[in-house]
Amino acid sequence: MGVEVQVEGLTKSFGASPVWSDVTLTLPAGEISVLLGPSGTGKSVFLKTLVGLLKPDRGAIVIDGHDLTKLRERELYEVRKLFGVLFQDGALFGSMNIYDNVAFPLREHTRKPEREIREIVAEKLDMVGLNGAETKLPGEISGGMRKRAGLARALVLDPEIVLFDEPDSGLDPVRTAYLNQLIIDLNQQIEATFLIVTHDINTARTVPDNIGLIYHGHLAMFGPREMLLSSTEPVVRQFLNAQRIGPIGMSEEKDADELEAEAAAGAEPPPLPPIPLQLPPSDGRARRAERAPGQWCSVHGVTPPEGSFRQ
Ligand SMILES: Nc1ncnc2c1ncn2[C@@H]1O[C@H](COP(=O)(O)OP(=O)(O)OP(=O)(O)O)[C@@H](O)[C@H]1O
Repeated sequence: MGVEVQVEGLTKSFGASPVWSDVTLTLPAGEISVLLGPSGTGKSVFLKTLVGLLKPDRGAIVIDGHDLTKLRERELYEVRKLFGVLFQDGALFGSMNIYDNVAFPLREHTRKPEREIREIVAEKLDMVGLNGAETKLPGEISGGMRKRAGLARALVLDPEIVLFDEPDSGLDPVRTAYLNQLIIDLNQQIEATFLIVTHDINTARTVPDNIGLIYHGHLAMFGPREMLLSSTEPVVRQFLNAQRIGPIGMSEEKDADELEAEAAAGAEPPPLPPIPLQLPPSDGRARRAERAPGQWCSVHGVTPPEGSFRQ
């Protein structure tokens, strides 16, 4: 069914270098959420903290009433099985063929006989459209196929939560479109809670139910897709519309002088673009968490940009 993940006041630093602090958000059960943020703001660190690979300084990660940050290593080992993770490069073992890569978590974490493992691996490879690639080595298939293989491996333990670290990195726009459709169809099929870290604005605008933005060491905003896509909050607006005008600079936050110069030059951010429709599942059914287009805006008295929610 997917589980709700409640993150409360989560704070992480490496030595004296803070990454982010006081991150509070709830990933709704079974929904797709996207996490955005400039490079180096700690999105990967956030995913690793969620699965318990990194320990936060403070805060809680609550799933089914259990705070993951308080668990001992043994208990954490069990809880990790709730998660499937698609790492940035697929994180496949280069010397193992695709079949053995996908079977790996089953052999590590379960005592299932090979016959059953074979069935599960075949089912997951089928789900990601990789039937027939079992005997290939990761180096012999394309980047898109490696991502799919990584995804099949993330799914073999039937996770309740699937984390995707930049699934679209290194993929061309067509492969990205296919992968986005696959993510939506899988969410429909396995009903897990999905969190996707991405830099792809088109993905962020059309795939998720919720969007979050990490900026300058904190969570700038997290909420329903329409809330962020209609937001005029400068950082959110700048990032979600991929603009130069706004508080985010080339390598870090712009300083007061730069912002003043921008204002003096009369640099106004362009109007918000129309909010697109969400990408539908390919089986023609409504998305599980589907709300009528424009519902959030109308409930909250927000006028969406002209031309929003058209095909
Ligand atoms: N194990 C670690 N030890 C020390 N510092 C680390 C460690 N892992 C990450 N960092 C630092 O934490 C910061 C955030 O890194 P992270 O990879 O999470 O950023 P990101 O938002 O995912 O970036 P990108 O969008 O470029 O992938 C960086 O400054 C990085 O150098």
